[in-house]
Amino acid sequence: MQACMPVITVDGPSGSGKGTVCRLLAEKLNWDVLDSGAIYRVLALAALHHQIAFDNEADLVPLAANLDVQFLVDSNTKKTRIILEGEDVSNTIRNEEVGAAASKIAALPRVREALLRRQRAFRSEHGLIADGRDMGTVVFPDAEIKIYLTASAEERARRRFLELNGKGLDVTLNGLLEDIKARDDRDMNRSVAPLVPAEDAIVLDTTELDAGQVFTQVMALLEDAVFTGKLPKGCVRK
Ligand SMILES: Nc1ncnc2c1ncn2[C@@H]1O[C@H](COP(=O)(O)OP(=O)(O)O)[C@@H](O)[C@H]1O
Ligand SMILES: Nc1ccn([C@H]2C[C@H](O)[C@@H](COP(=O)(O)OP(=O)(O)O)O2)c(=O)n1
Repeated sequence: MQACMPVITVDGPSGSGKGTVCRLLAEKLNWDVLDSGAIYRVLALAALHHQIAFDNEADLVPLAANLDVQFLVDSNTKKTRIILEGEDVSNTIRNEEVGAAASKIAALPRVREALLRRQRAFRSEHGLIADGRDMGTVVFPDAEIKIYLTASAEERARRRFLELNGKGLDVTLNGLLEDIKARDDRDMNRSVAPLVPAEDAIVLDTTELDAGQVFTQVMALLEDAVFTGKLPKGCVRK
């Protein structure tokens, strides 16, 4: 019997709720997750460590190709620790400064190319939920299910504000809104793999939905896909 290696892609702008829904799906289905944004963030941090400018494509390409990073999943908690060059960077990569740097580096075509194989290697027979910007358009164009999450920039900034403020970080709503708009602009208007829904993606506007409602809607889409045969029944482990 042919191995079942299904992929669900979840793309969308910052704060649309990709990471949250991917985590919930992974728990429910017991599938693996590719957090592709974390790879770009780790690369940005490595560039900072090695003092390579974010537009220095010639030096960033070999750094990307040889990036010494490990994603260690705790089998009990399912939490992932991200280790860069031996150092745990799971928290450091999450700040807005690294996010902005990741978005700059991600605009370089040869850097994206250098990271393609690493991302595709996450495909597994457990099933993969791939979170990013170009998962459905470039990395896994043959994915069984493609979802594109979006929400207004104001709502996304509000969510980030609650998250970062809750962690005690000194952020303002206006500052985060500006950051989000700048990142949207860069991610949507770059020449290679811009953030755009795949032609066959299901677009879900989450502005008025809470995380539980988004999860319920996505699960309904998956059940529908099993019903119509798009997703082989045996692929969805409960
Ligand atoms: N539908 C939602 N409604 C309100 N808050 C949400 C929703 N989805 C996610 N969040 C919260 O918004 C923040 C950003 O969500 P996250 O999943 O990290 O987005 P992304 O991965 O798209 O950047 C997190 O604090 C998360 O808990
Ligand atoms: N598949 C991807 C994933 C992320 N990127 C870039 C563009 C994003 O602004 C940065 C950071 O991505 P990340 O998904 O971690 O950001 P958010 O959690 O959505 O704020 O990396 C990308 O170009 N392609």
